[in-house]
Amino acid sequence: MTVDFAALKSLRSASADRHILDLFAEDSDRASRFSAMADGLLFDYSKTNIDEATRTALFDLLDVAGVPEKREAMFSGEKINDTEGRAVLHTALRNLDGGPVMVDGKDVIPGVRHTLARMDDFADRVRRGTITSYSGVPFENVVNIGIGGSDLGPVMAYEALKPYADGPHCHFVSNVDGAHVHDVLSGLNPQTTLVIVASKTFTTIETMTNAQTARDWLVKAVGEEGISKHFAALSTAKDKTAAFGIDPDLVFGFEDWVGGRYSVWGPIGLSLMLAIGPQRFAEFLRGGQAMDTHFRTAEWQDNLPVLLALVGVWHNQVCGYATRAVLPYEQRLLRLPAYLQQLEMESNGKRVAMDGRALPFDSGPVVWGEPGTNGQHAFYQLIHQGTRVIPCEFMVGRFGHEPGLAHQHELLVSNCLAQSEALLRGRSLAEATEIMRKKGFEGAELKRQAQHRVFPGNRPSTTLAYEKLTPFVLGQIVALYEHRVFVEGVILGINSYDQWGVELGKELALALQPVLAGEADGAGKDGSTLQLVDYLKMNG
Ligand SMILES: O=P(O)(O)OC[C@H]1O[C@](O)(CO)[C@@H](O)[C@@H]1O
Repeated sequence: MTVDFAALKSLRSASADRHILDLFAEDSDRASRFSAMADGLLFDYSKTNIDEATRTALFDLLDVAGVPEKREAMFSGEKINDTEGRAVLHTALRNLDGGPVMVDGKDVIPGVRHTLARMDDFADRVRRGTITSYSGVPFENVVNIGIGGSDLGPVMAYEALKPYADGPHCHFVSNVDGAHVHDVLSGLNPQTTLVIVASKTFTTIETMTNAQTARDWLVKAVGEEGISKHFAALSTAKDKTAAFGIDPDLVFGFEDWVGGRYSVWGPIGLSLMLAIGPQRFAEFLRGGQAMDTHFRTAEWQDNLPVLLALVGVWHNQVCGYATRAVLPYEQRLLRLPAYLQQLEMESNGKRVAMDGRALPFDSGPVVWGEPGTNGQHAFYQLIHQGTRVIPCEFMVGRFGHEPGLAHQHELLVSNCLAQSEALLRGRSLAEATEIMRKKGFEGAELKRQAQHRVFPGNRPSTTLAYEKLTPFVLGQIVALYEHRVFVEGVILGINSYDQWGVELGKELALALQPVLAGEADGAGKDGSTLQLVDYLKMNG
């Protein structure tokens, strides 16, 4: 059933002028009543303008949209991706000790565990040096070639878990820009490099082009006969990996019920597993699995994915804030915003509902961000004093991994907390005037200078706090966001699991390549595209 935001919009209008600080003044227990905890992860959404009545109205959406039924439909393998006729079962990849999950009458779990065991064995042997390069030496470097979900998940997680990485060094090539593959390969010794071609479909032009470049690079060093030792593939398309010449023993397959942006939990996570080892990779899976259990069993008011989703819907569809910033105060989460951009925007950037009718409200928000404190010295100016409201999602850990630098960690945490406090509290004109008066300003110049130093405040933010960024905690965070996307998608009534919006550009690029090469004319192209072709073509 289509949800209706009318009740929420009236609540919004009635409270539009209210300051979030008033909510704290009215309720001394607000912080804990508007927070929830899941296996050590604390989500605090008290610094938003959501009150009891709003929260109740938001909870009502869940039943109207059928979240409980659809959640069970997803976990039990129903084909909820109905524009592609597929189940959505990334949760099966981290189902380490649950029961069977049936797709088309077949339990998929034995296959998942078999592939995981093969990955474990392969990673273990590469790490111990018993699987070697063609010349018989251990692999020191791994290059993952993939794009989108076949890149962002592993690279994000590899960066996040660097303190746990004691295996070969991992490198990631994604862009079809030759600069990327060139710059990565030119720093490496082909004799000790394992190349992983990560592509669900094994047809993505960027990945296949980069894979061919890497192949040529390896052939020069190890010869055609050495190639099979230096390549592995992660894909659903075994016929295509075979056609590329990859040894079937080094192909790790998965099924079409794992979407690209949800695939880091399985074979696509192989580079991460090689880096941190199978045991820590299992901890990552356990974190995801713990979040699955929490999502399926926790009451709405305690349910982190549900709460994140409802805060998101409140800010985006009800308040009309078009973007949200993800601001991890954790340098190693530097790729998390990019990862979440794909996860959230490819999933919920849809213009029509399941039934094909135009959405009567906005689709998912624009997601962006950077780690703190770097962002503070770049775009936070706009967040604090710009005319648009940007809900901020802070993330911060209690401990870093550098015990000798605890003082730096304290500074990091205080910056994170200071930012959400500043957004909430702001600085009034009276306070700004007083500050400037003390600096010696007076009269009209005092007024003018003070205005520039006003912070409106009353700007919403949430904070996700965790003990330490371990593999388990990263698993929890990633699964938390996956389920948040699911709940938002169900409320909006869209299919979060297809991505037709990326197709048109791909088709046009294929058609433009011969035009750029001078092998086809640009009949039917618009004037701007033709002018740019004319300027950019290399052979003319
Ligand atoms: O793993 P593949 O099949 O190469 O696809 C890569 C990416 O391309 C997309 O299909 C979008 O173009 C993503 O959904 C996916 O993660």
